[in-house]
Amino acid sequence: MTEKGTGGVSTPRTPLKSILTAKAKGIPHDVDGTVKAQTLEELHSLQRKRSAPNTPLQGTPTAFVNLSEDERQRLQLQSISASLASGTRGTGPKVVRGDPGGCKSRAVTHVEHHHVEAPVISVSDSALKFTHVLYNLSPGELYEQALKYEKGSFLTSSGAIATLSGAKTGRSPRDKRVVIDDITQDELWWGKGSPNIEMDEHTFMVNRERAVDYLNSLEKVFVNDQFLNWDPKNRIKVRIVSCRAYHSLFMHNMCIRPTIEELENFGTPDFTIYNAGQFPCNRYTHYMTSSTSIDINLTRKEMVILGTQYAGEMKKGLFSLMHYLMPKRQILSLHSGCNMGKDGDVALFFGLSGTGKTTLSTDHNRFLIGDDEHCWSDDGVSNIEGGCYAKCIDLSKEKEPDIWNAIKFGTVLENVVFDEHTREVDYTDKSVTENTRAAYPIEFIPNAKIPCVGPHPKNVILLACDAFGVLPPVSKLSLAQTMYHFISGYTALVAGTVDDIKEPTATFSSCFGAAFLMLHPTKYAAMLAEKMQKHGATGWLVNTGWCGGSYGTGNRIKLSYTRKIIDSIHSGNLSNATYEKTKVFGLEIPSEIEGVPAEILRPENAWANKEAYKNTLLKLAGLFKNNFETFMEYKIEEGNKLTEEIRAAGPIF
Ligand SMILES: Nc1ncnc2c1ncn2[C@@H]1O[C@H](COP(=O)(O)OP(=O)(O)OP(=O)(O)O)[C@@H](O)[C@H]1O
Ligand SMILES: O=C([O-])CC(=O)C(=O)O
Ligand SMILES: [Ca+2]
Ligand SMILES: [Mn+2]
Repeated sequence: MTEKGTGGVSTPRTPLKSILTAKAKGIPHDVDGTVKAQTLEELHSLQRKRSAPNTPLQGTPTAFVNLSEDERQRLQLQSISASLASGTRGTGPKVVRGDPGGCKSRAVTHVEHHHVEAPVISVSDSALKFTHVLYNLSPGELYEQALKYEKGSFLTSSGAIATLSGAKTGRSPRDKRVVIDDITQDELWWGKGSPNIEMDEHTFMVNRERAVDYLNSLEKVFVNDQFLNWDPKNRIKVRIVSCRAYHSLFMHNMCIRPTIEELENFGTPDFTIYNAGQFPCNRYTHYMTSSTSIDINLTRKEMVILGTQYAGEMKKGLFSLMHYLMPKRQILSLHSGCNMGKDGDVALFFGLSGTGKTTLSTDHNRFLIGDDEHCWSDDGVSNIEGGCYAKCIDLSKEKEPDIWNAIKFGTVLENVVFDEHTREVDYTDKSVTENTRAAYPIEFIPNAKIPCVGPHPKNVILLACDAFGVLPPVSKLSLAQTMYHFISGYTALVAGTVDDIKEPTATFSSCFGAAFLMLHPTKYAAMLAEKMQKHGATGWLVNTGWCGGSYGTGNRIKLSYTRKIIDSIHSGNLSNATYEKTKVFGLEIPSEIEGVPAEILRPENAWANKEAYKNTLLKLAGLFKNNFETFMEYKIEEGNKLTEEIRAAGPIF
């Protein structure tokens, strides 16, 4: 008998011989060098080494040392069952570890949760089944789950896994609801301009029950226990319960990954997400205006997702949570990228979606602290996340080499198109969406700064992608101007990230992230002003959008020019340049920057039609003015001096 060897050459079949050296550890051999396994099944079981225990504890960390592995498993399952407890029945499902279709599950345990003494009226079928829990799986295990069970999951040529997020390929801010109760009523920002659309506690529970029942009806759910915030003093423990390996891997990459020891001592999470995104909300439910609902309950410390599988909802839901928790501790939460030079100079990059936070903070010559969400405390800056979420549309190896190289085994590629045979991704293809994305752990960027913390920022760079093409590529800001532009949060919304937006249009979003704010924007602005003043940070406005004309006529500023501009900010050269003040916006423009054509620095020089330039400039100034009206009645600080200065720092015409 023969079998096919490589290259199609038939080779004689030989007995299963060990090719391992005697030094190979942990694999049992017998004396003559063949593996000990008696059956192929046993051999395959040897292939996978049993991992060190990784079970979270409910109780005190001191107790676990004396626990047996079985006891740990029991406590872990109890904690997960409690998370999944139904609100009406008061009990959690029967949970068991492992894949129902995979290897034999260990320790079949029936766990009941006893915190509510609800009378058992009847037993439904769901009470008779087990829910299998896939707990903190590794990327390899999650790949297998996705490839085996999730339609639309494929290996690409770089090793990244491609997946589809379903009908939604961006966030759905209109479907976000926040529970209003005695506490949040007074604390949060509600009403005009606020992203927080209210929902009552009862309706939240209706949606929570819908999500929990859906999750419990499944054969298996994924549970991730992870952290937010690299500042050890202000670390938040989060649990994410989801139904797709895609969601579990996405959060594995995006949140901070616990070590085995940290996981053993995890205890009770500070916040839990129930992601039942495959299942719609019930439109007969009060407050529902579509089949999608993203509900945050700060008092219960829970978030429910129904009717959208876009993973960014989880990331940004947690960011909203941090925008609530951190300011309570006098820590400023920021929608910004952050990096650090070799001399320890830190820069923040604020900007709305698509303005360049990820692209510009990922800089081969600097240490990456994070690309999207940070905290600024009295100790300095810290990244909230453990990963990056880069836009992939038109990604090129030459222009963004570090992001390109981060797209490898472990990375989740959302909604990209690839060649069905070669599995090469075509980053120019927008067939599924413009908002194609890659989610990867921050260590995939070679010069990431781990732990992701740094000293107080030296430069605060406000990014705007100006579709009108009238803002200068760079200008130096006074503190009042920085605050004015921070509160305004101007950009041209780039297609795709938020549903239904197809072309760039001017938009204002305070603090460059109004969609994620929990408190009034002036609260964050006041903290930023105080911190910038205290630590002597300089503000800059960088237009990463159009020049030489508006969208349609002009062109987007070359990324290589923007990088030169940013380099000159970091090096300190730009602080020493000579400046000229522009009309209307009163922005200080440098006369020259090494490597950047001088004519693009002054927008009016770059426009062929001067009349059109002037009209467009006034039009944009008018939009700024209108937008700022809303903030006129708010004070930024006690005494009001800065408030007055900020008002005066806007366009004058
Ligand atoms: N001059 C430029 N400066 C910065 N980015 C540019 C420029 N020209 C083109 N781009 C492109 O614009 C996009 C900027 O997206 P990026 O991922 O950095 O946005 P972001 O601010 O991180 O948004 P989000 O908060 O949604 O993650 C990238 O696709 C980048 O290639
Ligand atoms: O949330 C998303 O989908 C992407 C993102 O970072 C943002 O919009 O700021
Ligand atoms: Ca980003
Ligand atoms: Mn973002």
